[in-house]
Amino acid sequence: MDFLCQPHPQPTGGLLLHAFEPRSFNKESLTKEFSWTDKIQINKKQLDKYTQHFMNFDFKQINNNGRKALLLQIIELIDLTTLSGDDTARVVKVLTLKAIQPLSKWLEVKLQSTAGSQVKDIESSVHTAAVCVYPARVKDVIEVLNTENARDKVKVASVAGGFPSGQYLLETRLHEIELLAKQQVDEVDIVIQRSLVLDKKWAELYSEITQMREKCTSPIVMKTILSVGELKTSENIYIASTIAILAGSDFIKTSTGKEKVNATIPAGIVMCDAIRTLRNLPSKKVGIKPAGGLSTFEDCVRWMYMVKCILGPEYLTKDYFRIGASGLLDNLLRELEQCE
Ligand SMILES: O=C[C@H](O)COP(=O)(O)O
Repeated sequence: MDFLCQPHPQPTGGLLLHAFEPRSFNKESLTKEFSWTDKIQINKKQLDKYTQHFMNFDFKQINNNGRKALLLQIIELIDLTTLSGDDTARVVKVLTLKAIQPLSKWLEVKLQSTAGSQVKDIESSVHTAAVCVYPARVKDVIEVLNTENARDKVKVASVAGGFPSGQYLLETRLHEIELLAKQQVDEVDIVIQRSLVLDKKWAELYSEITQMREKCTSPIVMKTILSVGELKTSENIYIASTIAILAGSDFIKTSTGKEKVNATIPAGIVMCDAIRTLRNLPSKKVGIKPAGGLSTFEDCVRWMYMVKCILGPEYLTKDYFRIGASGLLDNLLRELEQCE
C-alpha cells in the first residue's frame, strides 16, 4: 500500500493570483528583464488551506510494516550533516561511517527476522544519500569513503558561497566554490545573498547564482539555499525559487539550518509550486531539499506527502528530494528499533 496516497486537493495552478503570461514564458524573456516579478502574488487563502492539509496528514493509516519501509526510505534520502565550528576529523569520521552503514548489526538482524517483504530487500544496503560538511572537512569525508570502499555509494556535499550568511564579497564567494570544486566534491550547497531578495535586485541575484553555477563545474550537483526564514514574504520565496531554477540550480534548498525559521511547510509548498510551474523550462528536472530543524519521522513524512502531491511520486527519489539534517538519523534509528 502506498501510505503517502491519501486523497488530497490538487495544488495545481491555484497558488499564484496572476499566471505567467504565456508569451513571455520562456527562459530568455524571464531572464532578460525581471518585470514579471512585480506580478507575482501568492493566494494566501489557498496557501493556508494546503498548509493545513499537509500538516494534518493522517499518520494512523501507516501500519507497522509501512512505518519501517518509510523509515528506511527516509534514511536513504538524508544528507547527513555536521556544520559546527568544533567539527574535527574524528567527528566527521564517525558521521561518515554512520552514513555508509547506519543500521547496527543487531538492528539488521531484528529487521530481517520481523520484516515484511517491503523491508526485506533493502535493509542490508541502506545508507544515507550524502554527507554534508564545511569545506575544511571535505578531505576527512573522502578519506573515510575511500578507506571503506564507499566513494560511489555516499555522495560528498559541502556548503559554500559564504555559508551561512552569504555576506561576503562575490569574488570571495566564487573563489570558495572554485576551491571546493577542486576538492572532488559531488555536491555544493551554495547560499544566496538575502539582501538581493529583500532589496528586489532580481537581475543581480540571477547573475550571482549563474556565476556560482559556472564555478560548480559538471558533474557537480548545485543546491541553492534560499534561507526562506529570512526572505520575509511568500512572494519573495517564489521569485527567489524561480530565479534559482532559471540560473541552473539542480536543487533548491530551504535553509542553512542556522536561521531562526527553517524548513516550514508553507515555504515548501511555494518552492514546489515554483518547480512545478517551471518544470518544462530548464532542460533538467529540479529537486527540493528541506533542511534545518527536521528531526522526526512525522516532519519528514509531511514533506514527502507534500512533494508527492504537488510534484508527483517520481520526485521522491534521492535525485530530486533530499533531507538535510544533523539530528534526524538517530531519531529514525531509535524508531526503527522500537518497531515490532
Ligand atoms: O543543511 C542542513 C542543515 O544545516 C541541518 O540543520 P539541522 O542541524 O537543524 O538538522
